Amino acid sequence: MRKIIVGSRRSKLALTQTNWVIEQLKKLDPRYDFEVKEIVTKGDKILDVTLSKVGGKGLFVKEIEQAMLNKEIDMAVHSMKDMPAVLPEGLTIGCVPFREDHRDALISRGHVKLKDLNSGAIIGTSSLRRSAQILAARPDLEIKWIRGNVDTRLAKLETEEYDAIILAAAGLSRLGWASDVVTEYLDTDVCIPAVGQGALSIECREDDQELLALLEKLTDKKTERAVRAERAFLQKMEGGCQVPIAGYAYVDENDDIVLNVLVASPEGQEIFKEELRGQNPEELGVQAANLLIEKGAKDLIERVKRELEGI
Ligand SMILES: NCc1[nH]cc(CCC(=O)O)c1CC(=O)O
Repeated sequence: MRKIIVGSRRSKLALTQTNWVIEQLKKLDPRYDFEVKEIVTKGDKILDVTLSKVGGKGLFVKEIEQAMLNKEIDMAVHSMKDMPAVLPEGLTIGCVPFREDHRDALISRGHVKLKDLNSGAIIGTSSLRRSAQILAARPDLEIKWIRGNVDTRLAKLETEEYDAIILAAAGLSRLGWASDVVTEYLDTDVCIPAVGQGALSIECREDDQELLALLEKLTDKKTERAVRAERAFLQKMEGGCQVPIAGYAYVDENDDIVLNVLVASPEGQEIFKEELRGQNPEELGVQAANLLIEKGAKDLIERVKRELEGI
């Protein structure tokens, strides 16, 4: 019987996700044994700056990927939205399970909804994507950066001067906290989620055929197609974390992929937004990016980059 070593970040959410995947895999094929190996990533250590300033999403997965390439671990469960658009040589996404809630959620003091928050209310988020879209809907609100794991952020809403915070509904659901804390789920007309939000990505070595065959059984085909379209869009846009970028796709009843994408200026005054449908995920993602680029999104990205570099 093979023992599969699963690398995981140490956060409550990461361990919950990892253990959930292990339980599902055990049910699908009881022949395997699993061991969780905790890994502290750079993203977990740097808690005092905006992620986009220190190198972005790769920070949560790099050390884990290195351990996989070194064969210290065999697989890892990531939040799909923490995965860079391009994977290192030798690794692959072996499985995309059924997606949890894709939406962002508002958690406010006194359960006040977005439209009812007082002018000047302070919203905690460290995501440019969330802040741009919230400011587009409510330019009279204030954004204050907040960092830390889901549990840390919820605690800060109690102890610091935030009136509300925004978190991914999926993380809260997985932790079993959503029904207790969520004030309002934000639909895509208000806030398009991050590419991959709510989905998991199980990464493994490309040549591990045995593990790939096991992971295949936990794959949700519709989620996988949707996420492939979102990630093709992300890769083509190449905006990195510096510019607010959002993308969410689902497969409809006709088996078409419906992809919603957005690129915005950091303060939310300029918004490029499109909805496209198609059959081929990669083509649809690239088509969505090209459409936004045509409409002027690339100029916006270049301008934001220059401003950040101080040119
Ligand atoms: N940025 C951190 C992060 N990465 C994944 C999730 C959980 C939700 C998901 O799986 O998309 C979160 C927390 C959050 O954004 O609230």
